Amino acid sequence: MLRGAISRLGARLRLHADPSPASPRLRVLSTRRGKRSSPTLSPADCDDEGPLRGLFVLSRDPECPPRLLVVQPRLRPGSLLESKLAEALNLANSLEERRDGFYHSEFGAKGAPPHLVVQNPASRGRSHADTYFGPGTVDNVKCYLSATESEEDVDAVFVNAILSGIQQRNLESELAALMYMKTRLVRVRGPGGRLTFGPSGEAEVVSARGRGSGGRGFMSGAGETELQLQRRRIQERRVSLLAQIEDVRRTRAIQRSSRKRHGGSFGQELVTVAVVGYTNAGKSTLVSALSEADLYSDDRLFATVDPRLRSVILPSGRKALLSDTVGFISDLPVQLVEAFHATLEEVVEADMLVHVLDSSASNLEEHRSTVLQVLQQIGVSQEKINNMIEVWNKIDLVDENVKSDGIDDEVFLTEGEQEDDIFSEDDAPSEQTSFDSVDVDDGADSEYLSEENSEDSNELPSKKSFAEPTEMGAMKELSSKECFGELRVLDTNGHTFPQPASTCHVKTSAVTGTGLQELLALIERKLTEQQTVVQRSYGPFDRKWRPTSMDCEKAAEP
Ligand SMILES: Nc1nc2c(ncn2[C@@H]2O[C@H](COP(=O)(O)OP(=O)(O)OP(=O)(O)O)[C@@H](O)[C@H]2O)c(=O)[nH]1
Ligand SMILES: [Mg+2]
Repeated sequence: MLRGAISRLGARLRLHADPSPASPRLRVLSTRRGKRSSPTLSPADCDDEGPLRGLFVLSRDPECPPRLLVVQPRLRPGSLLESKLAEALNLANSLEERRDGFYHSEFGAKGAPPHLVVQNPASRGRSHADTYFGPGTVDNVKCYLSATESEEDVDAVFVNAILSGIQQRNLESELAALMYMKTRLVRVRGPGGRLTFGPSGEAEVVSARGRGSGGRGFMSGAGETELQLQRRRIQERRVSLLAQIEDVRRTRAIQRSSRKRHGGSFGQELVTVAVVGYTNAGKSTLVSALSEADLYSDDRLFATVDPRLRSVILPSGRKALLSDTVGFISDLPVQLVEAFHATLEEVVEADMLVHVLDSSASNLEEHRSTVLQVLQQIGVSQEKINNMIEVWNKIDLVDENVKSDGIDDEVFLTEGEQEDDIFSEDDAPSEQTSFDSVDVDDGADSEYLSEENSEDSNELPSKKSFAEPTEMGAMKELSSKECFGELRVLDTNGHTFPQPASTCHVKTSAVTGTGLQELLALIERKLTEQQTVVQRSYGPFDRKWRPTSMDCEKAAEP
């Protein structure tokens, strides 16, 4: 399910090649922005034997992970371009099926996938209604794809921008035409009316596999148009995935109710704290460090695909459950929210949320907004969001000199936003640059919190021995206004909502152990506060009356 998410995030363009040389197949698939129907599912995910599970981009070589060509529109400043490109490359590299809890290849050993940095038409409000990019850029991508050295490698094209359905469709056609010509995949009606593969004749694209291409209970292919075939496969895949989601939902509901039976929300023994955040922020590493568990963590995006619960001992000795969740990512298509619901019900049901941010990320503020937006989308109450603890993790990576100046006014250019001085000419040729050659803006990108210690830092007893927290790990409460100014988050329906009015911050390093005690103490304090509020809200008649010690003394008086 999540692989599907990955394969379409930002990328709205995918080419599928049949691994079987005997029946070469090339597919161009599209998704539509903002529709809640089924296009998350791809017909190419189905096979004669039934739908393939999980892997949405098929590799030409079934033994190897699929290879993507990343097309990254240029962004300003350079640091933003760098982080967006790094995210896209990481995402492309992360497309690999996890087997037996492990990935097939070492992530660190993988080289960067092929990529092109191209001009950004949106930056000047000149994105082309038909193909998003201008003709020069499309030609460049075509050139790259038809180059001999890239021919064998690329299974799909990943455009790291939001394309409309029409733009995607047109781009697909352009690139697909090229690939069809290269591999002669188009099935054509020859002079005798016979269907055959070939470069000449009256072209009629029919089932890529032809007769017997995997229908349930009937033969399909000839006679079934490409569109019908795609629709049927999408429908089959959708039904299968929805069944899987329902299974996950049922299992989690049973687990939750069993947890509640053994001690549940507020005031009882076991509370659940969901750890949420942008992908790769360090959630799993942090949960592992806090609970002394060994959760899978990796530099790849979406290392965690299933929420995991780990128990942790709070400073008072009280036990709580930490739920490590799937990471969020920007430009999450609306239709994926449905898929996220099952895995993120844990978040909606949790007693409290901890939001982990990668403090070394240059676009920290964008990550923050994305997470808040997704939380809203999956139905987390505003009250819970307001009460969320914000953790700035990876503090060990932060160069303080760079970060101390406050948040940069850099702008993340999305579709519709423009920055006039970015490009000189639209679609100048030869836009390919290497990732290494991208300018890195080392300027201050994010505001940093003051290092002042709070009164309750460092002194709380803990059952674990973490590395001594430094002053960097000090806890401080700041209003979001102080930290970020008046910010509002825009959801996909165009509604805005305010950022939490007051957010508590703690800086941590899950690797060195900095700030972990403070975080545990803060979790406990927040839980106690919440519990008090809940108890108060019962009112005088909801609580059992118990005699106070004064009452007892009075009663004992003769
Ligand atoms: N230097 C440093 N690296 C960290 C820290 N926390 C996590 N990392 C590294 O960041 C990478 C991502 O960590 P994960 O714990 O997998 O991140 P995640 O948020 O769970 O990611 P997803 O499951 O993909 O959403 C790993 O390589 C970690 O070793 C930290 O405090 N400091
Ligand atoms: Mg994780």
